[in-house]
Amino acid sequence: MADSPTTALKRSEDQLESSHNGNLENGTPATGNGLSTDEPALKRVRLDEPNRPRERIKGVAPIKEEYLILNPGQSAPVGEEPAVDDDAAEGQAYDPRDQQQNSQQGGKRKKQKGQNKEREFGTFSDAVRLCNSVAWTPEFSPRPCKFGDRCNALHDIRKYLSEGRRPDLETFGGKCPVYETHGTCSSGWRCLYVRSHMEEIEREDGRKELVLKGDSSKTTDDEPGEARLGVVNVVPPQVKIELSKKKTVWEKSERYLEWMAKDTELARKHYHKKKDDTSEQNDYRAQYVEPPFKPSEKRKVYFGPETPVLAPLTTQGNLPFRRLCVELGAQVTYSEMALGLPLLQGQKADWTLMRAHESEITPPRFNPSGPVVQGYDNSNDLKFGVQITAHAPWIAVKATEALTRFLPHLRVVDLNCGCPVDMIYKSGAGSALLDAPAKLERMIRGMNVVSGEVPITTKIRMGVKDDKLTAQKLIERLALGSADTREQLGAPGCAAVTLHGRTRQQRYTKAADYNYIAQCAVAIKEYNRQLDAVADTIKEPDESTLPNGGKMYFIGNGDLYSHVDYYSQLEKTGVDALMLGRGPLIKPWLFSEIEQGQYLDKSAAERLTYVEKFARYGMEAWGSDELGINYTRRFMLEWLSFFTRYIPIGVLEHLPPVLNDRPPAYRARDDLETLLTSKNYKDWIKISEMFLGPAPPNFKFQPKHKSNSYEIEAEG
Ligand SMILES: Cc1cc2nc3c(=O)[nH]c(=O)nc-3n(C[C@H](O)[C@H](O)[C@H](O)COP(=O)(O)O)c2cc1C
Repeated sequence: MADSPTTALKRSEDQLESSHNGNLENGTPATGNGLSTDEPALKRVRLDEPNRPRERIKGVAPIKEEYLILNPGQSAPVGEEPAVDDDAAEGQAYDPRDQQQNSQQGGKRKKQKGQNKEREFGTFSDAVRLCNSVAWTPEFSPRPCKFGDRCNALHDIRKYLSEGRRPDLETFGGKCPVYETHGTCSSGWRCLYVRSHMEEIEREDGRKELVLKGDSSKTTDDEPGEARLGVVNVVPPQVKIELSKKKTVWEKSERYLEWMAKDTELARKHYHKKKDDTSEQNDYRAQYVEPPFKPSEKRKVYFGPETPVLAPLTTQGNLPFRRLCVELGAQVTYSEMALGLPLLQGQKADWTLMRAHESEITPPRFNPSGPVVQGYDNSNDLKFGVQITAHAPWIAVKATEALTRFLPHLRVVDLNCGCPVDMIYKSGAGSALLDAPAKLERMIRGMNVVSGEVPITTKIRMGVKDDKLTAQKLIERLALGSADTREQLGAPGCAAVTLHGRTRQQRYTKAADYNYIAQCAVAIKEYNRQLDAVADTIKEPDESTLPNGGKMYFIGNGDLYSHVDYYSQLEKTGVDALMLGRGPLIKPWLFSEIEQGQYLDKSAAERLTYVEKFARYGMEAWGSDELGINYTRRFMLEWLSFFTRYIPIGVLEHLPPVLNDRPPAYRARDDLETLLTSKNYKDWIKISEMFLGPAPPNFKFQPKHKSNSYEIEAEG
């Protein structure tokens, strides 16, 4: 069993103490390095050698001696960082985008239930609101204002620029990063770099008109502020309005759900029938009715050693971060988890989570070393999938129909069966599905029926409780279906399963269990063999229930933090591919290390270029106006809470680095690197200001990790 960091540290202190005691027993005083000065000179020299590695202590990052900060009289490093609480980070955040929308809509919208109301981020908007009718137009050609005389927003662009907002920012040399890249800026007059893409033109009548530079044909007229360049899966407002008014027609779901309710009842009766009751009345097979329609044939997917997968990461796995990871080598990406119900209610924030960057809809790397499922077409494949969770089959099924109907670019729809967060678990969704295999099977079957050509996948944990590991049994069910109904219904149609090697109970306290993952990989090979046999022997193999022609892919997940971890776990476990979560959050170039098969000792300056990219990508995705820039800042700070956990490999005495190790107090190789190790959120704000300019006075930030919040006052 792995020690908790606190135990490990305690143990390391005990060890050091006993070495002191040893010295004292010999009647010799301890020196700063814990060695006796009375040792023979030769031995002392050898032990004093700067490069002589000290023993590695579990849970403690092995910082080279020259970087350790020792207090006067202190002979050994002491762990200073509190253990990080990754659990807190995994919870669904209270999304400030909602908060912003609420405040912009005069607080009319009700707050979503279950939001974490403890974290607040302040509201960030211009001092005076500019009316949408003039926000993207030349000064003399406004569009008609819907509100006419009743409109209380500003229509005077000059006044807005001088009094309605902060002056232009000076970062990026005062040049709008969005305009510089795309030749147009979708934030229009509200852009905080607008002076770099506006001009004053003298008209024939001598009047001077302010106009925006750029190719306005690249932004749409309907929703110029919504359309972002390079962003796909943007759902038109009309779709969300119809969903919210319950006007959407569920072409497939309703017919299927009706059938499913009857079939479930039938299967239930059959399950509860008396052992010796063989009457036809209670025989599932005799009474079975075919579903109204079968799933369409699915696009084949592929997962391999050359396709490292970026995990779905609530709050952290936003579009700018995923874009950065794709640039650095991630081959498969997932949206943040969305709840099924808000999607069905047309909630804007949840549909926004489904957007992807155009780099995510390019094919993943494909360099297979073994046989590949027949019909896989890499040129037709893409990197981006979405993840949802739901507590009832009807929600999962309808949400899948909605997603696959309204989003043109989806690799898969993944069902989250691992989310440990109380609110989700208690509702019967997330990891609660691990203990509800029959419900889970119904969900997967239904999702598969309505998803068109988009394959369905799942992500699970080893079980809910430590003493009851259920994943292997569940995987059998996902591959083959319940033994009772398998013959009639065929396989549920799950194209891939990802297993995070921990239970819900464990959360992040223990190391991921790769032995268990390996055990499941062996079992999956057997299930795949059985599926193959089904495909071979059945009169007409039913392609629609056998995604990938009968192969269910298996992806392992947990604690991977270097190419060494990656390749050794691939080999040890026999999984098809591996997924990485916190590793890329701490060092996004982990994907490059995997690709190149070597450690990359990134300098602080290089690391800062990734933060700069995040700033650029954030502005492109969310806008370069006050709102967009401060969304970007908020999500940058969330990311910095992980990014600053990185311990440069150059200061480590032993490799590979271990994700869960925490360092004793140390100073990094230069001031910038030391700043990038700060756990103080005020330093993170300073880092954000290097790219996003000064944070507005009412900007607040509260990290999700309690351990990272020292020095935090109640509200920013
Ligand atoms: C901040 C954070 C957010 C997460 N959000 C999700 C999520 O939305 N969906 C999901 O299936 N898992 C989520 N997870 C779990 C990860 O996908 C992954 O399974 C877990 O972190 C273990 O992998 P790792 O050790 O590489 O981090 C989250 C984890 C973290 C740390």
